[in-house]
Amino acid sequence: MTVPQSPDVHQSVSPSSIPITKLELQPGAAPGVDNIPLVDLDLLKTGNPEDEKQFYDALRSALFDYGFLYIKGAITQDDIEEAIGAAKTFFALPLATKLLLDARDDPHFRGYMHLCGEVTQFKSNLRENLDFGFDEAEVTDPSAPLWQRVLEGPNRWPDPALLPNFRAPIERYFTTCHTTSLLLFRHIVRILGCSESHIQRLFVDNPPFLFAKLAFYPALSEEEERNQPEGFVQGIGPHRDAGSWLTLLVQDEPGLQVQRHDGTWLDAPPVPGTIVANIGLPLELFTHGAARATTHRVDTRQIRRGRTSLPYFLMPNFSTPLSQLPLSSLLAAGVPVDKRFVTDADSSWNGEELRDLGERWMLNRTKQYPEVAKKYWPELVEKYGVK
Ligand SMILES: O=C(O)CCC(=O)C(=O)O
Ligand SMILES: [Fe+2]
Repeated sequence: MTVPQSPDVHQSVSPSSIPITKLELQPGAAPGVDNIPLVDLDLLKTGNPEDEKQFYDALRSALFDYGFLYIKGAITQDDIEEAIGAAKTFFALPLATKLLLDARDDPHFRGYMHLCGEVTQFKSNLRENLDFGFDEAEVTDPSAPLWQRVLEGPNRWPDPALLPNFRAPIERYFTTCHTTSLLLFRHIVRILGCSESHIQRLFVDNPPFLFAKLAFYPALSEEEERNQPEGFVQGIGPHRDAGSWLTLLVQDEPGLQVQRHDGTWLDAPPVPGTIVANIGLPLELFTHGAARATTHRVDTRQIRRGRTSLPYFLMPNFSTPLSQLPLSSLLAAGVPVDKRFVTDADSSWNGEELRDLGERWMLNRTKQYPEVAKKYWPELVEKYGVK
């Protein structure tokens, strides 16, 4: 475990004077699972100031204490099941059919990544992925920013003759996530005491960068389970989301775990009719460490039948110039900017990264899909020293 270097606001405080914060339910926060706050969008529709207060208390606690939340009022359980059901039909296809969309044949890190083809913290993840961005033309102009040439491109959709009820529900789900994440961000900006123009600049003036995926985590066989009676089996290893400001997902089985700030792990199982959301590193940096990019992982030992999750990552356009919010305005808004915590994820960000998030995302993708990077972007593999 390591205590990450925190942004410059912490430098005047000696590490020993900073307590490790425990996850505890804050007064006023609505109870979610095991105290992870539940943020209920319907509370904003009643016109009752008490309800509005409850909404903002829960969101504050989610931002500053947990880095995780459940969102209610954004999607129905029927729509969750429809999207997860569609994803399951893809993962149930024969391997040879899935490999028609092989991400290893796609220079832009899109398409199907086979089981264990993705790496987190130098170890393979026991999951399969189908990765998407906005459907875009490939950028071949050598004068375009490298991130654009590396990351933009067309999506890879399964043949509609094979899966006629796939693309529509998946696109509908991603649209719900996009709308919900922007809505949530609007409320976060209010809590941070900064103006609505931030939303405009971050997510409207330039089209946001989209990253989304369908993920499938197989269960262990009985024999594998006998060999792994305890410990952690890496569905996805401990990490903090590197590119996204907010990550939203729905899931159909337990397995997701959230690292408490004392280093222990808390389960974040599915709750019907809710989306799970978490804060990513750019938002943490943007807020001088106040909003927490909490470490999380998936433990395959909790999975019984095969777990599907549909993560959606909200990112601003990488050409938007960014810097941290003024510390004075955060302090004036009562934002707590003086915390440290324990993480099993490797993270050595210091705030400078906000200036070039495209670079960070290329680094992340190179580490996650080394097979793709080695084939198409050897210069990145060399630059980042990826094995
Ligand atoms: O599948 C999950 O629940 C977690 C996925 C995740 O953390 C990620 O893809 O960044
Ligand atoms: Fe994640």
